[in-house]
Amino acid sequence: MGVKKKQRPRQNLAAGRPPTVKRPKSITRKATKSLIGKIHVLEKRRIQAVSKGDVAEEARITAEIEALGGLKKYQEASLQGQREDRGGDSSRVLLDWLADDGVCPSTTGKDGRLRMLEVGALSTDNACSKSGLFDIERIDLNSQGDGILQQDFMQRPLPNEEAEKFDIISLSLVLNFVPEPRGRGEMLRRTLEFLHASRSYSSPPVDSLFPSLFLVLPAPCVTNSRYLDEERLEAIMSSLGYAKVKSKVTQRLVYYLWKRVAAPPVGRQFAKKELRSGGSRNNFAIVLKQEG
Ligand SMILES: C[S@@+](CC[C@H](N)C(=O)[O-])C[C@H]1O[C@@H](n2cnc3c(N)ncnc32)[C@H](O)[C@@H]1O
Repeated sequence: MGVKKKQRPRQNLAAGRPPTVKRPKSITRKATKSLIGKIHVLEKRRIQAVSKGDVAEEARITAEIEALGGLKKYQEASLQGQREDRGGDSSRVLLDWLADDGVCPSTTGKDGRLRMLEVGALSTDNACSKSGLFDIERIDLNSQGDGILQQDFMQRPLPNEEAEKFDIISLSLVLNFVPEPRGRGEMLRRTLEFLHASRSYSSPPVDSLFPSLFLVLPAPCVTNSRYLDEERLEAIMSSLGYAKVKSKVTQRLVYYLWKRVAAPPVGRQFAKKELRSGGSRNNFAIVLKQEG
């Protein structure tokens, strides 16, 4: 009769790691979402306090935001969201669209690299940065390092000449950061100041997609808002002279590529108007007022 070996209790792999090897600190998906949500709500209340001239309330809310870690913590949470296991970097969707239509570094030919303005840039090594298709200027309210200029898009000096304009602007998860509906409309309108109006490109696939705006929003901003749906967003964009050339909806995000096609007709306005009712809907809205 063989001698039975005494079975050791099973241990998981982590238990076998040397004690000095620590997993990198990571915020859970739930905590990330909750932190981003809390900061959005507080930012909105802060802007309301500013518009009412309520200095004490503004200071109280600013302190509350700071206690949560402020913009820096918000950006860390957003970077976590860009991890492969959390849905990945949104600019990969843009690159997939371009590849599908035959736009790659070898096809841009005489047009050379396309100029991109990335607003709300958290890193210099996202898919767009590595693609070889773009010369990128990156800006953010709070720069995370070299290669990202600390600048508010709404205060960015206007281009003096055509050469300073861009072929594409990326607004990925930035518009939803703007706390007020009117501010969002102003941000969309302002993109026109920085994009080429009517550049023609030698490569047909490039010509059919550029100049353009890459816009990414949390899906519920469009799929479950009381004040915004796909049709309304298209109407707003079309009033600015944009046509939808690509779109994709996932459970988490909506992605769009809007090509600049025409000079905007003058004077179209979009107020905050209820389009869908229901207690479970959110209040995301975009308001477009007359210029000036
Ligand atoms: C949720 S992060 C998105 C980052 C990244 N684009 C992405 O898709 O994951 C939003 C970023 O937009 C920046 N941002 C918001 N409004 C801005 C503005 N007016 N000008 C420049 N950056 C802005 C914020 O500072 C923040 O870093």
